[in-house]
Formats: sequence, C-alpha cells, structure tokens
Amino acid sequence: MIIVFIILFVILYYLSLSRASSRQGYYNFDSIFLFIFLFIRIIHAIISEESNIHKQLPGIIRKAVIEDVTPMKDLINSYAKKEIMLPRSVGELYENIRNFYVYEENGEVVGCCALQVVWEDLAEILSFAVKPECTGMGIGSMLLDASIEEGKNIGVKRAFTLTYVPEFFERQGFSKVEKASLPHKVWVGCIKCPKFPDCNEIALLRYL
Ligand SMILES: CC(=O)SCCNC(=O)CCNC(=O)[C@H](O)C(C)(C)COP(=O)(O)OP(=O)(O)OC[C@H]1O[C@@H](n2cnc3c(N)ncnc32)[C@H](O)[C@@H]1OP(=O)(O)O
Repeated sequence: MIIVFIILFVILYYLSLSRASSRQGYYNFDSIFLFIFLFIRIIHAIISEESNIHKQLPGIIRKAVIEDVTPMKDLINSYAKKEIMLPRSVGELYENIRNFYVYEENGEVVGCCALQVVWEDLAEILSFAVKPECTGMGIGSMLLDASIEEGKNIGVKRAFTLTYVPEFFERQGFSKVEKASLPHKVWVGCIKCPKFPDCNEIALLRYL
C-alpha cells in the first residue's frame, strides 16, 4: 500500500514539474493539493503499518483459565530463579486466576500479566512475563493494555507496579514514584517477599 502511494507521489511530482515548466514556472494548485494529500496518506500508511505489527501476531490475548496455571507458574518462576520477578506458587495462581490475561500462541501460553485491585482506586500490575524467545514482539504491550483496559472498566483510576524494568513501563505511560507514596496496603505483599526490606524494585504509577 505504501509503495503504491509513493509511486503515485513520484508520478504526480514529475507531471506537475513538466506542467509547471510548460506554464513558465507557475505551479498548478491542484497538483499541490494532490501532493499534500498523497504525502499525508503515505505518513498515515507508515504509521498504521507500524501499529499493525501487534495485530499481525498469530496468537491471542485472552483471560486465563485454570489449565493455564501450570505454564504460568513455569514462566513466572523461570524469571524468579534469575531474581527478576517474585516467585508464585500454584496456590496463589489458582486464587488469583481471574486477575490474569495470557497470550496464547499455537496452544501454548507465551506470556501473562495480572492486575490486582489493592485499594479504592488503585490496582497493581504484577506477575508480568513473556517467554524470553518471544520478547520484543509487542506481546508484553498487548498484555498490559488488556489488563489496564479491564481495570478501567471496573473503575480503577491508578495502576502501579514494582519492577526492575522501569524503562518498559515508562514507555507505557507509567512514571516513577516514591514507594512510600503508595498506600500501606501495598506493603503487605512486600513483607512476603524474600528480599524485604532490601529490595531495589522501582515503583511506577499510571493514571488510567
Ligand atoms: C510487574 C512485574 O511483574 S515486573 C516484571 C516484568 N517482567 C520481567 O522483567 C520478566 C522479563 N521480561 C519480560 O518478560 C518482557 O521483556 C516484558 C514483560 C517486560 C516485556 O514484554 P515484551 O513482549 O518484550 O514487550 P514489548 O515487545 O511489548 O515491548 C514494548 C517496548 O518495550 C521495550 N522493552 C521490552 N522489554 C524491555 C526491558 N526489559 N527494558 C526496556 N525496554 C523494554 C521493547 O523494546 C519495546 O520497545 P519498542 O516499542 O520501541 O519496540
């Protein structure tokens, strides 16, 4: 599609140049408008092609179901072993299964993300992971979008996360905040963490 627009753009450019020279240097306004139109179409096509990258992924984002628990546990705990994430037990995952979205491709769980309501208007993004071989393809962004959208629908006004990858969340509209600015309720989870109180996780918050 983009190529068609570019070819049309070039043809019009040469046509209008030849017209302009035959009219002793006067440009035809119709051609100028067509230029602008085609230029805008090219930019639009480039932008929508880029944003379509996510839509071209073969898998689907869906709510997690009971049978996803084992692959979710394996995925999360593979990162937990590297101390990038907190481990989750099978029991915790069953209890919180309704908080999760997964990305499934060819029948396999490739990524997961949970949104857990913690306070009146506040929810936490947690247990967020994509298989190492599938990162950088937009799956994480899609999972986060789905979780945030669900949060909005149930009235969540702010989402926070505690993470070692603040750059990813900053790209997704989150901003760094002081951990101390989060409600005390949040610390209940932290107290269970083996790293507590010497944890270097960074708190980020996004208004939905
Ligand atoms: C709340 C928590 O659970 S925190 C724990 C977060 N999870 C982890 O750290 C586990 C290891 N990492 C992962 O599983 C994944 O890299 C995730 C979940 C962080 C991101 O998933 P991905 O599918 O890779 O994200 P996606 O492809 O949508 O990336 C979106 C953008 O963020 C960037 N990005 C992805 N991961 C990172 C990162 N670790 N640091 C900085 N930028 C990143 C990508 O380059 C991409 O940039 P672009 O839009 O310019 O191309």
